[in-house]
Amino acid sequence: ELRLHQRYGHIPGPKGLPFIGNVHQINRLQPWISLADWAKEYGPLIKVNVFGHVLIICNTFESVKEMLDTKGKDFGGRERGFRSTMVTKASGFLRMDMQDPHWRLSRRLLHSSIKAFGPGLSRIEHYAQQMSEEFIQSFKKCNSVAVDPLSTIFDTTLGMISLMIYGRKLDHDSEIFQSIKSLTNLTNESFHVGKDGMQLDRFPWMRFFGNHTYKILKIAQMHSIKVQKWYKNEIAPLEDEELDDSLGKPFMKVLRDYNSTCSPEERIPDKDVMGNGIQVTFAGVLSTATTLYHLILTLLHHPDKQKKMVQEIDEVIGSRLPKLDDRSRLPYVNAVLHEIMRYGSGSPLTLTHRSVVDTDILGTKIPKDSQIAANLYLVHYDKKVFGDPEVFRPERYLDENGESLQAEHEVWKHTIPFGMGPRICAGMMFAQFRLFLWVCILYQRFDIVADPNHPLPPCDIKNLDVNGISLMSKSYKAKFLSKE
Ligand code: HEM
Repeated sequence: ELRLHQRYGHIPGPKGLPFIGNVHQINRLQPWISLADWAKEYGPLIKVNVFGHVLIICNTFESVKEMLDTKGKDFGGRERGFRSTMVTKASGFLRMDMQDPHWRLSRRLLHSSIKAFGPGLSRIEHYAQQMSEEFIQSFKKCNSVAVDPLSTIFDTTLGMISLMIYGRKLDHDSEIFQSIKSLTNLTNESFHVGKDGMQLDRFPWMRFFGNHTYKILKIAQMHSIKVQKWYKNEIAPLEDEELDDSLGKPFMKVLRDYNSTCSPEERIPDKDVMGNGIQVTFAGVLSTATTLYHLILTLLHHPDKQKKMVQEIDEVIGSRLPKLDDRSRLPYVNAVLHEIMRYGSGSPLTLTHRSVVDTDILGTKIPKDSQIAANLYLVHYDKKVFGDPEVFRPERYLDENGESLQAEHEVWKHTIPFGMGPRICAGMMFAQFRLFLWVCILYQRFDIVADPNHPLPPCDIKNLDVNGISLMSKSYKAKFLSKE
């Protein structure tokens, strides 16, 4: 307690109880709401104590920018709690400090893997075609019956990521696909704020006393070993021409090719190669799938916005497949995509960073080795910038002629769903490509309508649930009526 007081006594925050700190005061179903209330009371920088672990949170654009961007290097470390160590042995670049040379290298190799499918027009069309086929097949089957689209969205998103990482199109019923899926879901669940995972990070010995998260992590670990074995025995030995390169060169292949040409001291250790694959799957599936799921629900609540978006898609694209360079001709679709990421703020907090030196934010001292995160939700809900942040209004990104506002406009600057600075989301470009193509194809092919027999849950952020590291809307059903 004395040590914590010496390090963090000068940072404001709610007063907690001995031993557990503020745990009992955090709304476990909507932790970002408790944080917002405390931000109102204590200001731009607050501290929260979770079982003796202090987490500092930046609540305003200025403090977030300083933490993530201007002083991004000072805050470029990551925490390594028991949970993250258990599944991937803390390897992989999501968990590495920025100062680790393999962090920059792994990010660069991921980008070169993603870029391989970026500029090639034929690849993109192929990619769009594959996506649309999966959706069309799945939704056409239940034409006039209302369905919950979550599993189709999740499986398609996971299938695409697996293809991009491993170079294999996996049958959704196959054992390995199910293992990758369980590994992703269970790892996510272990980070649920409402469950007992936080205690495990602080007191790893709790695993001997029936800790539920530990049980989940044991199963996740089993799936992780299965995936690693599958990769080692069935994928790694394959020649280039035996891999599916329809999404460009698979990330794992890019990593291995690098290793086979560099000097031994520059090699990325095998555990990090595998950790990178598993972590990018995890990071790439959940946020994208939950964003798409929330977008469909939100548009069902706003049929006028849906109609406007569909009209633009029909006018500009018609019935051909969408291409990435259509984006500049579809300002309304772009505005809808940015607005859903602001309005839903699927990742309300960034991942936790660690200060690697003694530093400060807006003049407040932050000691070396502090845990710190940025509250993106509060940036997205700043009334001074957005006026009516609780309203879903894509028009806020458009001028009076319906064209996109200039890039320097305040609303763009304050829309940061992927974070900012050196540790900005490594898959941002991939996520944006995918969301754009997917939305165009889906609304081009289907009339998505509500069913009076299945009332929709609300879509505002106060009614979203925590789903591990991201937010997700409650389940709903809708009709996907084929236009063909
Ligand atoms: C709507 C979709 C997505 C959203 C909203 C999102 C958001 C974020 C956020 C907020 C962070 C944390 C940044 C920080 O800690 O400061 C992050 C990190 C990351 N994301 Fe994403 N993400 C999305 C999709 C993806 C996809 C598709 C991939 C992979 C292809 C991906 C890979 C990563 C990785 C690897 C990191 C860790 C980067 C690092 O530690 O250096 N994300 N993402």
